[in-house]
Amino acid sequence: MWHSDIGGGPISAKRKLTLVLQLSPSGDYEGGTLEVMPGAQVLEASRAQGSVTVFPSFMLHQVTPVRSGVRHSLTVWAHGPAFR
Ligand SMILES: O=C(O)CCC(=O)C(=O)O
Ligand SMILES: [Fe+2]
Repeated sequence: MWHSDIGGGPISAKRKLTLVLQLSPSGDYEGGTLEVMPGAQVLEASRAQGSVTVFPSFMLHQVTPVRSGVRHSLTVWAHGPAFR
């Protein structure tokens, strides 16, 4: 589901950068691709195990449904003053 990582709470509102680390080998699962929408186009993030995708936390993104297998990822949020 498309979403932004900026939340309404006092901590989640301060999210500035989102970092997603692909923990699983891409062959372990079908579907489960991270997609980011920086503008009119949709970009597919690398599925390679160990790759890191970084984008502004306000940017819309989603993970397509995992159709089979198991996908693990690690999300890290860096906080800071909002972009302006
Ligand atoms: O697992 C991913 O690739 C992204 C997860 C995500 O969007 C999030 O944790 O907010
Ligand atoms: Fe997210």
